[in-house]
Amino acid sequence: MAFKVGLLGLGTVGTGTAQILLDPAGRHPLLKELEIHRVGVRSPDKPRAVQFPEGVLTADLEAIVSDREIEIVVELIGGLEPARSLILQAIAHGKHVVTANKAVIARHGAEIFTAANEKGVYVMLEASVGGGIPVIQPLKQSLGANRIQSVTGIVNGTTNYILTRMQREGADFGEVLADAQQLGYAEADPTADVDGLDAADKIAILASLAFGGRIDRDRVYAEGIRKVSAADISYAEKLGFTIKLLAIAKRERQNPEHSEDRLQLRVHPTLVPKTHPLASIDGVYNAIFIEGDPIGQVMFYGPGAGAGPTASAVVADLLNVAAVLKTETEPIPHPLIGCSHQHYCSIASMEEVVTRFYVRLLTEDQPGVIGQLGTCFGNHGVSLESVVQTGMRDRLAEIVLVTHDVREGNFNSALADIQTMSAISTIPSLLRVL
Ligand SMILES: NC(=O)C1=CN([C@@H]2O[C@H](COP(=O)(O)OP(=O)(O)OC[C@H]3O[C@@H](n4cnc5c(N)ncnc54)[C@H](OP(=O)(O)O)[C@@H]3O)[C@@H](O)[C@H]2O)C=CC1
Ligand SMILES: N[C@@H](CC=O)C(=O)O
Ligand code: NA
Repeated sequence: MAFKVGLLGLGTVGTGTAQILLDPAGRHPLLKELEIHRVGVRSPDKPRAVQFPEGVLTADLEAIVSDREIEIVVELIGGLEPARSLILQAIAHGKHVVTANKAVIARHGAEIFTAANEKGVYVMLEASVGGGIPVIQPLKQSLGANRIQSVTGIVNGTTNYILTRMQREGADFGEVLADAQQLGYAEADPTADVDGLDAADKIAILASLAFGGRIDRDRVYAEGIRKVSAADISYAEKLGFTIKLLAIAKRERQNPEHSEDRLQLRVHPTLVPKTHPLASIDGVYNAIFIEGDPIGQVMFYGPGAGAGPTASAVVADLLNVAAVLKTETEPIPHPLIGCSHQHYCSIASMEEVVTRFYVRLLTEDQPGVIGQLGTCFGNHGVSLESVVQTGMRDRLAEIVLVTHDVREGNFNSALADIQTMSAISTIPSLLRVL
């Protein structure tokens, strides 16, 4: 007996998913038991790369999520609404759900998983983070024996593609973004990619799995790549770093005043030492670097976006659900497949984060400026790792400095004082260093 699947969305990922399901030869045998029953789109008359029998394609998505014959609904339309409502309706009708939609899971995961657990259905989301890279199931299953300390990822293919091309070719930001959209990596509205919001959704999901609690998405700090300049890419290179948009979730060491560990959750462009495994992840590739006890360090690497890779993860989830449907008689959430966290993780403020900083300043070219900078940083407990006057720009001296680890709050106080110094013209760049 085949498991009937309702597909919502036949765009980049939906088309890739349909292509795999319609061509099961040589893949897992269970694939032959998955049948696309109906496909929901916005414009049924649009030309499509895959063809279906008459009546399969429809613009009535509510009819799909309530179709009695459908057991699994695959949500690949993206965005918050109507995706959220359709997922909840599918669950209410007793359907299992597979989704690639990190935005809806990061923001409405609590509501969705509560409904799914009450109804005894699964909501699977492997494609939502790292595209084709298996990382959700490994966090749920293969790494379950570990106490996770940190998850650090390059989880947005579009921005990694843009930064890589800017670095290799000195290419212009806008031109490379247009290519990323053409290639199907960027979201329909690329703001979410470029401003770090997509990566923030993804790290919220990973943190929830890694640290076993719900995450308030609004507490994830997000800073995108719009301000990363060719000058900074070049200086970083000379200092032995590559600039990457990192998404970081880190357990802070237990503070005796707090009963539970707190999490740092942040997304920002970061200078990554070239010796770090994440520094060599280029183009649309993603990687998720996880530190845990007792495993130590492990990195998951692969294509983070695009039709085929993302569909590979969607179909893996479909196989997981089909396997459970074949073997389970009771609708009990499988402890290694379902998600049943109840409490919210405690999240540290950015002021408390301890990190290194890279700063580029334009100053008057006069004696004593570097000394004044050193004194001002020193007054706030900020120790400098390196200070270089790189040359002149617009008749001003350009100074690049890197700090040692410092509490972000202290660094900000030092910077506020520095901005009042008469010799300082502007601070064009301020980036964190891994
Ligand atoms: N693209 C990628 O590389 C990756 C995407 N994802 C996620 O996968 C999901 C799908 O992305 P992607 O395939 O790129 O998106 P696309 O924009 O390519 O496709 C969206 C599909 O959904 C349909 N659709 C959109 N809104 C509605 C609506 N209101 N009613 C009915 N149908 C609708 C569209 O119909 P029509 O065809 O008629 O316009 C289209 O078929 C998103 O959540 C995205 O974040 C995750 C990882 C990678
Ligand atoms: N727009 C996203 C697609 C996958 O989630 C990205 O660029 O990574
Ligand atoms: Na994945």
